[in-house]
Amino acid sequence: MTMHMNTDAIVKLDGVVKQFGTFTAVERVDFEIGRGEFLAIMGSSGCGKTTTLRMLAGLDDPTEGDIWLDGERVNGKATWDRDTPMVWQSLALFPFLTVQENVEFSLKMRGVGKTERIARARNWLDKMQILEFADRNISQLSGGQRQRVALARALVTEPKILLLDEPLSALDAHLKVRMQAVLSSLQKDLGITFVYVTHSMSEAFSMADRVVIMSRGKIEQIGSPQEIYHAPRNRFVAEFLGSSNIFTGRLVEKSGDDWLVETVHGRFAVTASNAPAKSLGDAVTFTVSAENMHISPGGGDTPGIRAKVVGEEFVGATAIVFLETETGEELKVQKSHVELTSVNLHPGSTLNLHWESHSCHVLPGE
Ligand SMILES: Nc1ncnc2c1ncn2[C@@H]1O[C@H](COP(=O)(O)OP(=O)(O)OP(=O)(O)O)[C@@H](O)[C@H]1O
Repeated sequence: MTMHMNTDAIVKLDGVVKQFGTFTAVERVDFEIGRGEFLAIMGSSGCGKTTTLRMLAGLDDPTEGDIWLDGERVNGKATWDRDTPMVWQSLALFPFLTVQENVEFSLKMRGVGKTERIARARNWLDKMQILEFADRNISQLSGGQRQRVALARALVTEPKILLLDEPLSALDAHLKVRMQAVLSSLQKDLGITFVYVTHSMSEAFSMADRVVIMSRGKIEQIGSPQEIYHAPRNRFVAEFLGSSNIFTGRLVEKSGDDWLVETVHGRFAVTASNAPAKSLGDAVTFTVSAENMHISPGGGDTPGIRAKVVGEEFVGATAIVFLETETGEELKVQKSHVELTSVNLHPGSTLNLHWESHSCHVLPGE
């Protein structure tokens, strides 16, 4: 695990474990979140994202380990005594209160007087551009407007940390992108630390300063979106991102960073920059991203791996072509439509795939 030490951490999880009965939902997690950082937590379903967030919110208590918020150990501290409001996918707005009353609610609970409450609530409704709906009932709002009310309600107490659990997943695609922009600029303008759980890679990678990838209660990798995208640590992360081809083999020749790796598909040159130390005979797993694969029509003596086209998926200006090798592995190639029309591409046709040795990334955690 890459441990990012932040001198100005606002959140620190130190050996945090969460068990439900005999089931371990979170296994000894250690990480820090910097003040003002936007941290996204991603991972497969059931990997412990929400549990981690709930422990930060004080809705669940860790079985082991310590949670520190702004220099204070908060284990056992009730959720209402913490400065960590949470925004949910379901929003949990009060349907019987108006927009303004919803936003005023947490101030009222904290004993803030009426005049100040109204002023602060209206200020946040204005910031979220929903002041005109202040007197409406929640049921009279659109999904995006409700989302803004939920944000205003969470932010009105001016917390240092905002916890968000899939806040945009109920919105349609168009609104999602708009709300992403709202959240991003809000977070940067206010300098509030965001901890954001999501299933969506595009949300995490477009908004977060750093992303945590979890699987089965463990952290697989923490890093900036660029680091994770370009240098996944292990097979889990590479597969989770889904944009690379993964090859395994043995190191058969080595001269500095220039490695030769023997796989079932043949021997490949791998430029192993930033790779861990390996000796001849060691197992090596490397990735080549789908967009760095080159294709040429199959047949003849063209170098590379021969594979058969099994499917194609349009992704905007590009397409991902799925292929199967003679040994049954699935490979993928992402190319512009123009490039794809230059080869004879149809289901069942055979292509040759090759790549540059410097396009290879050796997975250090394998
Ligand atoms: N109160 C509970 N009692 C027992 N098991 C629980 C409880 N809460 C969560 N779990 C289990 O802990 C694991 C982690 O759950 P969690 O909600 O944190 O996952 P998640 O990563 O947020 O998943 P999803 O993406 O599906 O929301 C799951 O296997 C879940 O079934």
